[in-house]
Amino acid sequence: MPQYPERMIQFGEGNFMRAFVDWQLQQMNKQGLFNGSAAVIVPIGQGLGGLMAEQDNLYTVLLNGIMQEQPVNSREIITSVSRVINPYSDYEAYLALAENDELEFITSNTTEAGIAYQPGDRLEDTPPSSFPAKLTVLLHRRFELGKKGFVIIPCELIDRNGEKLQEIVRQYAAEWKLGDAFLQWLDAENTFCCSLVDRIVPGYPRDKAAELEAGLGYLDKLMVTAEPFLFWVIEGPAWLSERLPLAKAGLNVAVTDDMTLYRERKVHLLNGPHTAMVPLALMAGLETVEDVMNDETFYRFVRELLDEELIPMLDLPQEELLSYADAVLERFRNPFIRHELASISLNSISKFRTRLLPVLLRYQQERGQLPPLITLAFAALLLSYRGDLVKRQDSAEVLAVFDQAWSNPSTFAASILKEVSLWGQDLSQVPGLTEAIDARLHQLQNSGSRAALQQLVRSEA
Ligand SMILES: NC(=O)c1ccc[n+]([C@@H]2O[C@H](COP(=O)([O-])OP(=O)(O)OC[C@H]3O[C@@H](n4cnc5c(N)ncnc54)[C@H](O)[C@@H]3O)[C@@H](O)[C@H]2O)c1
Ligand SMILES: O=P(O)(O)OC[C@@H](O)[C@@H](O)[C@H](O)[C@H](O)CO
Repeated sequence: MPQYPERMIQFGEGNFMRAFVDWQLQQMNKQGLFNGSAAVIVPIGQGLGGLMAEQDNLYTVLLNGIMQEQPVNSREIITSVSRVINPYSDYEAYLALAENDELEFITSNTTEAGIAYQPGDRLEDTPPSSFPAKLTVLLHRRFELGKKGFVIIPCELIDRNGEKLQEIVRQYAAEWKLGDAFLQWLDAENTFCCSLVDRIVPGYPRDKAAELEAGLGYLDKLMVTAEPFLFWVIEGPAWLSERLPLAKAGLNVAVTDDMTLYRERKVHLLNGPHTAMVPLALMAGLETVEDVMNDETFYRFVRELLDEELIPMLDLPQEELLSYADAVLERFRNPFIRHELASISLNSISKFRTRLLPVLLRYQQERGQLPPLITLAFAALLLSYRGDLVKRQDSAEVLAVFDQAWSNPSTFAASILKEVSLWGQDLSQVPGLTEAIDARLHQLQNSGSRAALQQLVRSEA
């Protein structure tokens, strides 16, 4: 297997990073355009470091789907991860990365929860708990050694991820009194880029693992399935395309000076329908995104949600949005990957807040009425957080707020909509929302989600 010098530090060893960033490094390496590997950091104590080491840091990416009307069914052993470092068990190896002049890039995906300030983290901790605090320690060591900085490209699906990360690093620098010279070096020598990632990565193919391993001829506990499509928008300087020649390698990567519109398009038109379909479909006994697409009523729901409620609320050329939506539906229909609705349901409250709530509010303000499909999906989400119809997966704090509100079903809608901690504002102030949610909750409980949808969506004929 080829070996490459370490040129990237990557926080996060999860499915997404292995099938997205490391897969792309491999494509550049194969074409002789990068000649580099990633040293991967396990961001929290537990992780896949042990498994990766057992497999010599090799694993298979299986791409399945249709690209440019051609079926893709590829298997590739990824050789672009040099090693996985667990800073909890080998802090010295982690800090020593600061000494390596060949390291130029830092990437991360630590989930939406990872780019967060953690009070109590200290410079002396080995390591501090949060990802930004770990990064601050590493950057400070690099500064002390008088070395050049990094290009830092977080991939977390939060708005303005690069700026947020830089802000928290600065916050730790101030709190830990790392001095003005470090702050100047941080801003002048490092480039924090915001980025938006897009590739559906269902992960380990649990249902087909044995069959696949028989075909591959080896065991692989870290196989990861993904769709062939990918898109990475990086908001950064034009020279980045030369130093990280992803587009040159034929990858669908754009370096731009403003990624706002790309982000809005993806978050509202791809992640939005995902989050809207999950509670309704799980309540109807469906299991995967493909099940939703193959079910006439649910398909109509997704199509009309896109055409009538999401697309009209975006300030982008409508034709372009329609063709983007068509491509999204094609990707959802991918018969070769099994994308579990339950996996999308994780932390659905914060997802609803980012992906659908802004559209609901805008629709209400512009049209003086509520968008019927988003409102129904919202009611289904709130009902699913009662915990008896669908398995809930969210933080203990969020679940406690729901348990309290559901303890009195007759006031549930009003009390949950008032929860500023969940929605960032008091939603009981939105005209008609409490009554609409109340009515939909009754309908969903009395007739089920399928009947509720059938009443709202048009039939194919
Ligand atoms: N899977 C997809 O289709 C897909 C597509 C685009 C973006 N994403 C994003 O990637 C993220 C990870 O997805 P995945 O499929 O790789 O999941 P995963 O469970 O395989 O990996 C999660 C990673 O995040 C780290 N992590 C978890 N909680 C953390 C915390 N509080 N602080 C720091 N690190 C933490 C874990 O150590 C692990 O490295 C998701 O949150 C999602 O926003 C996923
Ligand atoms: O990854 P999550 O859990 O934040 O969200 C679930 C899906 O909406 C998401 O993974 C999409 O498939 C992905 O964002 C496509 O690029």
